[in-house]
Amino acid sequence: MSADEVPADASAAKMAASDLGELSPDSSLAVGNNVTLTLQSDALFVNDPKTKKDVRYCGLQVVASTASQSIPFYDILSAQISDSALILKYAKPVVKDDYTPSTLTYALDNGQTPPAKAEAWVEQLLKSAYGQAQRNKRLRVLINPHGGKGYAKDLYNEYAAPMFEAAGCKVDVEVTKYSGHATDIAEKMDIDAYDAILCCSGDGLPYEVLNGFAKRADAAEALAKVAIAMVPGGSGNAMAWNLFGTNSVSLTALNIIKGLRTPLDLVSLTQPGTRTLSFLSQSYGMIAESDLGTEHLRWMGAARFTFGFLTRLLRQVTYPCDISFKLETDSKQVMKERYLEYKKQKPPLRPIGCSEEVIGQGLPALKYGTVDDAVPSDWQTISTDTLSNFYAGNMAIMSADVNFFPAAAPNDGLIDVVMIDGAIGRMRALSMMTALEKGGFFDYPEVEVRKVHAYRLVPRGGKDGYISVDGERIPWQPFQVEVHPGLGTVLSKSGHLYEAQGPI
Ligand SMILES: Nc1ncnc2c1ncn2[C@@H]1O[C@H](COP(=O)(O)OP(=O)(O)OP(=O)(O)O)[C@@H](O)[C@H]1O
Repeated sequence: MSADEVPADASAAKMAASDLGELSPDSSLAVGNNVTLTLQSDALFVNDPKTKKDVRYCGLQVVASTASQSIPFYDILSAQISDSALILKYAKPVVKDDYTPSTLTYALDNGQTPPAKAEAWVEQLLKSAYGQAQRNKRLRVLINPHGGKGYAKDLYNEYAAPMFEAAGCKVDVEVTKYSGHATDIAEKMDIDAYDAILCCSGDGLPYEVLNGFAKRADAAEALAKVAIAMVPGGSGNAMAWNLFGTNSVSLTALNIIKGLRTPLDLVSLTQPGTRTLSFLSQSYGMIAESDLGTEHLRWMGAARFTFGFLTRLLRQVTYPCDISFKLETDSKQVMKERYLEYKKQKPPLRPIGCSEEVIGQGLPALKYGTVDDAVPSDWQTISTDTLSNFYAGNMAIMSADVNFFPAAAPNDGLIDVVMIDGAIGRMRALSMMTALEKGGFFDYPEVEVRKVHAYRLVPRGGKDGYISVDGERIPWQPFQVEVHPGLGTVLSKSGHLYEAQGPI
């Protein structure tokens, strides 16, 4: 559908009628065919009187327009003047959460509109369209050919690539050739050549990219300079849900184009002889097993996780372990209050490039040592034989509709830990599952929540089992985790919050 065929937007037309008189002359630009483009408070209004026509509707005289339209600034991708023409590109909504780039071209009459005025107007439009977001981002795109049942590449080419092109982004695309390829690419990439690395995949590729950066001598610089973002192309896509609130490829592309450089807490996880970075979660118990122990049920799609979870729930499987914490708080009330405070303050965005002090810096030193050291004396230790779930989260949403850690914030410098005892009974556990989707999970008294700076988990009993880090399996060995506030950089919609309902 072309712009000329866009049906009249009654509310936009009404807004235009009342707003036009109040606007400063500079906010309007007259272009060819008597069209006027006006910068309103949150949208560009295209007024095209030529195509207005009077029609009768149920006996009433009404004005219909086929071209006048209001385009939210957020949807404007680019604007430029070339050969006495103004070319506007914007993301046009197609169906719910799906967008496609569309172009409007207008002649500019130099006599009527001096070129300097037109240039100034374009700059004003772009300022409104981008705000604090970086324009013309340079993007390194990695596509997992197996992601999303093998459709990730097609999804990217059809729904994301045209948006980046319309927004004037510089894009280099590579399809990963083997497991671990994204780690190798991130380890060697030129971090001055790109503003962001996009993973068209599930959560596995961002995890690999992080750990590729972690291997570099200038790890901290790479993590500050190159933002990581996801184009949803896997089955879980938690990163996209948390930072953009969507699983739509085209809307994610728009959110990346308009994305704000946001500092993200990362954690270091040590096991004997290794140190890895994690951005999403660590789990032990029923959730880890339901995710990793059901690979043979992949044919079931997303239902395999629920199936795995329910069968273990019915068998009342428990997971003995010792857990030690460097605790910040275990009060849900305090968490709610702190979340509201955090929400009010908007901390600074990460600068383009990076700040002086991280240049050439490697990973930060571990404050609490590794899993091989003695547990620090000010940590609390719990020994349990009846645990059903241990889940530590850095982001709020773990998969669509599952806001497991509502109090989590991107840069609060803390890890959210949820523990559920297996002694609570099947019915109660089932009702909690429902509350996870419908809300109220956080407030269940049986849901123990802690905010911690660091923790250690030592599995007991059993020769082998599942521990999941960002959805990937790690060896069945004790592990220790500590948070590094704001070590990573991501692109997000809000600049400081996850796209999740807080713990209210
Ligand atoms: N070319 C490849 N061949 C084999 N494995 C790959 C390749 N590219 C990436 N991988 C692996 O695929 C794994 C899963 O990646 P992804 O990020 O898509 O997560 P996912 O959520 O598991 O997605 P999905 O469930 O749709 O596969 C990663 O661990 C990565 O190492």
